[in-house]
Amino acid sequence: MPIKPSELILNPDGSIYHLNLKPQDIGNIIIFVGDQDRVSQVTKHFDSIDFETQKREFKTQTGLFKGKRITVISTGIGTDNIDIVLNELDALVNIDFGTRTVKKKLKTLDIIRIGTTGAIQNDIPLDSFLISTHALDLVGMLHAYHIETISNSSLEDTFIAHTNWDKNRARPIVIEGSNTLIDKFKSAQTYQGLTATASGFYGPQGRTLRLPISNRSLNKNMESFSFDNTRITNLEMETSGIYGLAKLFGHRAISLNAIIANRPNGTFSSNPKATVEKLITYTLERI
Ligand SMILES: O=P(O)(O)O[C@H]1O[C@H](CO)[C@@H](O)[C@H]1O
Ligand SMILES: O=c1cc[nH]c(=O)[nH]1
Repeated sequence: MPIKPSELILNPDGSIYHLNLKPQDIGNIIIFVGDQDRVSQVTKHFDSIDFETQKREFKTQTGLFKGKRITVISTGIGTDNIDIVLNELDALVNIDFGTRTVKKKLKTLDIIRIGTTGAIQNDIPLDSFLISTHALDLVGMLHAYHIETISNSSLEDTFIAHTNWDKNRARPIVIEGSNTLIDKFKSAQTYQGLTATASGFYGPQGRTLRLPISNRSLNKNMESFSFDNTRITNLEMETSGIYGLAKLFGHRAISLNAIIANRPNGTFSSNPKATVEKLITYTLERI
């Protein structure tokens, strides 16, 4: 049965609804950045750029870097955007837009996030790099899908008990990144750990400007949590969506993060852009 026009939405030029992309516009290696200005910060290192487009916060450039065709896409902020980007990217490679049916031979993409994040451990310094071995979803978007095969219930149950997790909030989900990609990108320069993905930047990450938050001990309890020698290292807003949907679709994903805030120390990088620039170079050198 063809997928209905209300579900697989194509623009008049045949591109997919939000990303404005056609199947030929993307490579097999996809770099995600949050900020649309970060797209050209990555592609300025490319040997050539053969395609670019933008719709809303989703800016895309595709080009050649050392003989590899790589696509860089800005995802904007949050896992709700990741739901759009991952579903549309997968459709671009695994659904035939002519017949509106799923292809027999499925393609696997390599998805690499280059993002910014706040450390929740006081020994992880500002301007360092961190690879997420796992993501801890505190958002809930992934509950729309069948997550049973990708979640880690014993780790999740231990986290729920340790943090006295509010039953009115979505059940946390822990998802692994791609070990192949983690082995490729890790080095003595990178910290590793469990990345908590929050549903917002302020209250959901324990920040208080004027509004009091409902659980003031959550960050402290996350800081002291450990399971099988794995600790929660940092907070950001996309990695769990990427790890969860990539695993469900059969793609490989890794999240590399520049530490621009240290929450227990109360500090923020004096030059986040320079740190992101270094992380971009680090990533491209290993791609
Ligand atoms: O710098 P990016 O990749 O956007 O990542 C982080 O920065 C944003 C918040 O300032 C959130 O998207 C968070 O995940
Ligand atoms: O503290 C931080 C820093 C960057 N991005 C986040 O989501 N949180």
